Amino acid sequence: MEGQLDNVLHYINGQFVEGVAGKSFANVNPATNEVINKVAEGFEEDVALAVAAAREAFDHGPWRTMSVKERLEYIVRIADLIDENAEEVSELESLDTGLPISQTRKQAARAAENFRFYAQMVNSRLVGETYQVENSFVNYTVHKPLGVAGLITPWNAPFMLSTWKVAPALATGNTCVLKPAEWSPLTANKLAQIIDEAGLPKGVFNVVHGFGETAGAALVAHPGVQLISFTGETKTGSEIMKNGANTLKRYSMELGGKSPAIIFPDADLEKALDAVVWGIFSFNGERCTANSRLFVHHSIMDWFVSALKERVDQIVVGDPMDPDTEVGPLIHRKHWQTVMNYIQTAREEGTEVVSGTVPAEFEKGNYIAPTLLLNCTNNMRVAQEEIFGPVLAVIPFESEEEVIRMANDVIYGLAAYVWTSNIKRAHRIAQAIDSGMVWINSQNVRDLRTPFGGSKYSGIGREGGHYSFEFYTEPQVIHVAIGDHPIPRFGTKTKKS
Ligand SMILES: NC(=O)c1ccc[n+]([C@@H]2O[C@H](COP(=O)([O-])OP(=O)(O)OC[C@H]3O[C@@H](n4cnc5c(N)ncnc54)[C@H](O)[C@@H]3O)[C@@H](O)[C@H]2O)c1
Ligand SMILES: O=C/C=C/C=C(\O)C(=O)O
Repeated sequence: MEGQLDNVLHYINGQFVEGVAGKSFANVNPATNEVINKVAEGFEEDVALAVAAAREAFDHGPWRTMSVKERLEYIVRIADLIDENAEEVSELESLDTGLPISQTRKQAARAAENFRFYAQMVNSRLVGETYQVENSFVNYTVHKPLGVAGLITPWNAPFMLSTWKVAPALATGNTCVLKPAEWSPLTANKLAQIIDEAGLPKGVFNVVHGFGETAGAALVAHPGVQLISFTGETKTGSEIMKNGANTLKRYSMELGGKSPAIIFPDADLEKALDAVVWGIFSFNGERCTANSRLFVHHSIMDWFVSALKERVDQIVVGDPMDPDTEVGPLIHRKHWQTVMNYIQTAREEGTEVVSGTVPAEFEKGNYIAPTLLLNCTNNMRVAQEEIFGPVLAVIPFESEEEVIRMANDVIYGLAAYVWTSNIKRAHRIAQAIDSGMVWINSQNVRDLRTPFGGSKYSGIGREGGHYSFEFYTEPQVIHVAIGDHPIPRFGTKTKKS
């Protein structure tokens, strides 16, 4: 990580630069709450410079006009460089976010794959349509990049999630300005270094660090930005849509979740247990698609709860840099406090709180032991609101009808997980649940060709596969007259006097 812990600068027009105001903010290690380094703090002026650079690169640079082959070679070079730097990326991510290194290693590999995937997709799937209209016309469509993409990303899996946006935005010929989350700037800085090394034309990719209310809001309000791809909290998404209304932006919104896992007695219970434990406690519980509500059929509740208690007790909580660690510290003291408050709320709401342990040596960090909230009801706050920590609300159910009703009785609709060996029931329930994604007899396993995203308050639009192309490109239809079609003749009549 040599050199990576120097102060972090913006990356604008191919240069690493201080902010115009010369201000910076402290970046803190969640495992110790010690300062790692300082980060340039961006404001409207910095965003204006980054957007101007991206605009110039889009309007006059070679990015849009070079051959697709050449552009995609740059994209693949980024993927190769991520792979070459994968260990450093993972270490930076774990240091910055508290995510266990065994998990950030997988995310770094996925990030490289995202660039490769979109390079392939542009070649094979960014296709137009052609319509023959009688013998008079051929109509065809082309997909053009929109211009400057504003990309605003969260801290919970920052590197991988930012590449879900950067890769398709660039591969389709847009230029972009990335505003990473203020609590996790290190890997966005590393991505800028990688893209710099890949030799992309200056201004094609820019990063402005800073806070949401200032740097993020300036990007949203900027008239030179055509689209905002946002991943983060639902209330931030709504604020962004309000603030961007005057400059009529296109939005992709990947927002919060409170996803149910539903376990029937006929399921492979050992597998379901593995999936549920992983689904809530991986990423330290800070996963948008976490199964944070667990619905267990009453007939297997005793077995399931005692198995969960055993697991929670054995989960290895510790140093994110240790490959054996399964749960690390939460991102920030403020977020730690929010999650702690929810655990207190759970007690006040009458649930039984059962927690694992955090070794005493880690008390300076933002650690929270894996926690079960037993005997919840679906109407409790802890079952309705996104906690975004290692906290699982366990709710009993009696019938299929009841569990579908409860699963849907929430503002979110991101993911759901159904566990049963009854194939008809599995599909029936999957289709009855209002969510963007459902997994049957599986944890969250992704294939990038499929649409990722949520319904209800979990989002608008989808990322992944050709869905990303629909967002990052503008279809243009070109009507070509090929025959001798009639044209109405105006102005050829004799006027009545
Ligand atoms: N659906 C998904 O794909 C998905 C994926 C990951 C995370 N999430 C959600 O993200 C949340 C956690 O991330 P977070 O706490 O970083 O979210 P957040 O909404 O606090 O911040 C996300 C980003 O938005 C910026 N921001 C904040 N206010 C802004 C404003 N007014 N204008 C412009 N930008 C602004 C922040 O600086 C940050 O870069 C959770 O709710 C989680 O469910 C969703
Ligand atoms: O927090 C959001 C993370 C979304 C992605 C996944 O859960 C995944 O694809 O593994």
